[in-house]
Amino acid sequence: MFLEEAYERCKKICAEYAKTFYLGTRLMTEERQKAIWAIYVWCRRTDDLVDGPNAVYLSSEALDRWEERTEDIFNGRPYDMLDAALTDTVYKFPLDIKPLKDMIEGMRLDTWKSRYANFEELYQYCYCVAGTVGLMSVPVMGIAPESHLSSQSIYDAALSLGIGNQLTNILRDVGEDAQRGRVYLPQDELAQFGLCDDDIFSRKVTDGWREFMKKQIRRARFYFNQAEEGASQLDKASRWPVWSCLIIYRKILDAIEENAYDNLTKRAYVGKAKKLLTLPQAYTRALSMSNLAFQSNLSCEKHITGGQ
Ligand SMILES: CC(C)=CCC/C(C)=C/CC/C(C)=C/CC/C(C)=C/[C@@H]1[C@@H](COP(=O)(O)OP(=O)(O)O)[C@]1(C)CC/C=C(\C)CC/C=C(\C)CCC=C(C)C
Ligand SMILES: [Mn+2]
Repeated sequence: MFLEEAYERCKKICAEYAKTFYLGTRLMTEERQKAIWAIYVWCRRTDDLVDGPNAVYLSSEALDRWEERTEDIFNGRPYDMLDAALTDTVYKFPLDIKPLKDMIEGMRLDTWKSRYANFEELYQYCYCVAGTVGLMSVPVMGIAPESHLSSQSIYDAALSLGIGNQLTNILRDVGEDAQRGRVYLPQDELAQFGLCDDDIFSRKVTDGWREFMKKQIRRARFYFNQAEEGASQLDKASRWPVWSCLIIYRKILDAIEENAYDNLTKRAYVGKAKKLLTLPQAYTRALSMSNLAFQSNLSCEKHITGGQ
């Protein structure tokens, strides 16, 4: 009863704060969706420590305490009801604590770092706050028994989806982040296009900015492409939400292009109708591995029978 109530609360939080993710989880088995809600809630609370309404009071001790609490969750000693849901999830699924600790490290980074010298530094940040979400999700979502890829390459694909998502968030939010004095863009690449922080603060969309943005969008798309094959190797029931997530995030990049690369004064937006339209598209993609497996069985049979 207690656990049911705990998961119910996680469900409500996920449904309220992340409608698209929530919708996606509804397609999974009951055990899996509960686990993803518990992970979502832990991620949301971690991010809220540095981004939420009380973030101004955040001390480094508070993050240390959160890390200890996370260790306690993994040691079967939850602190509150929401933690208890994650303790149960950790008991049921082979979740590793490393990505959770790395996410906390990313939040620590965010408390003092507001500039990124190059893409290597930015990648590290994206890994911590978003790549880790991919790594946490795979043990719950499961790998299809008929998958022909190594589990390493599926984890790599999950990591890529997280990186692509975060790069996209960053490109969508450049204007908002600048208002908070933050520039999550590689400084060396800005300079290559003759740009600097002041060009962002002055919010002028110049040809240089547009060219710079084309490069950044190309890179985010590269990570989405990397994620594709792995997404189709997940357990059948988990593929649909992952494909929806991939397609919707890609559409945010399309929306930035449609805004003529003005992400300084406009927020790229994917409307409800467009999001709903992705569902059948994602469903078709989610079926694709079965087709591939079917095709490879056919070609295998052809080989055996000499194509007769
Ligand atoms: C093989 C393969 C492709 C597997 C799929 C693996 C998978 C499910 C990957 C999903 C990756 C994903 C959803 C990443 C989320 C990235 C994200 C939104 C990170 C946000 C970080 C901080 O950014 P910022 O502060 O700039 O953003 P806000 O303005 O505050 O929004 C985060 C906020 C970190 C915290 C992350 C979350 C709260 C989201 C966690 C989501 C899940 C656990 C659900 C994943 C499930 C589905 C169905 C995709
Ligand atoms: Mn945040």
